Amino acid sequence: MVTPSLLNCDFARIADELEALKQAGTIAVHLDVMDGHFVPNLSYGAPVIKDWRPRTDFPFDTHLMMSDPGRYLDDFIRAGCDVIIFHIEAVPEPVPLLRRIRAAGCHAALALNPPTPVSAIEPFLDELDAVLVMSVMPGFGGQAFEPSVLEKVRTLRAARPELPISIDGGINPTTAAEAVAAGATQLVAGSAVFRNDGNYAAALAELVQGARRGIE
Ligand SMILES: O=C(CO)[C@@H](O)[C@H](O)COP(=O)(O)O
Ligand SMILES: [Co+2]
Repeated sequence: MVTPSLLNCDFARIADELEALKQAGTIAVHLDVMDGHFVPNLSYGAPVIKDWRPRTDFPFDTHLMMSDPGRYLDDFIRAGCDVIIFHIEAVPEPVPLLRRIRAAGCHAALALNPPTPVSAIEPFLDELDAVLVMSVMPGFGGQAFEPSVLEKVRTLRAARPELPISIDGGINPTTAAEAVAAGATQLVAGSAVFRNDGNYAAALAELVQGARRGIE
C-alpha cells in the first residue's frame, strides 16, 4: 500500500487535496506531526487534525515526531487519529503508551530512525500493530533514501512474517521496489506524490508499479 504523506500538500486547500487523493485511489493518509524539538522542524498538531477529520473518511496514519508524545496523546486520539506512531528514541520505555493507544481503539506503532537498531524495539514487538522504519532522518520531506535501512526491514520481516512494516522517507518507484523486496508492506511517500505536475493518479500508479517490481 502507498500512503501519501500530506507534508508537501497545499494546506490552504486541504479539502481539495484530500478529494484529489481520493479520486487518485488513495485509501489512507500519513500525517507528520513535528514539535520543533525531537526534530528541527514544526508542522501541525491535534487541533488541525481535528478540523480535517470531518473532511475525509481516510484513516489517519499519524506519525508523532515529538519528544513527549504521551503528554498530547489524548488530544490525538480525540482528534480522530486511527494509527498512532511514536519514536522509540523519544520513549525508550514505550509499553504504557502503546497500551494507552490500543485501549483507545487505535493501532499502535513504533518508529525507528536510520541509526537505531532493530534490537531497540525487539522487546516490544508483541505490543505493536506495525513498525515504521525511517529511511531518512525525520524532520523534512524531499530527502534521499538511506539504503542501509533495508537490512533492518529484512531483519524485522524474518523475525515477524505477519507484522505490517512501513517505510518512510525518500520513497520513489525505484526505492519502493527495494523496500517491498526487503519486506515492507506500506510505503509512505510525500514528494513523489505531491510533485509539480499535480497528477496524483499517475504518481501513485508509478509507485505501485515500483512496488510490484519488488514483489516479482
Ligand atoms: O516523516 C517524514 C519526514 O520526517 C515523512 O513522512 C516525509 O514527509 C516523507 O516525505 P518524502 O521523503 O517522501 O518527500
Ligand atoms: Co512520516
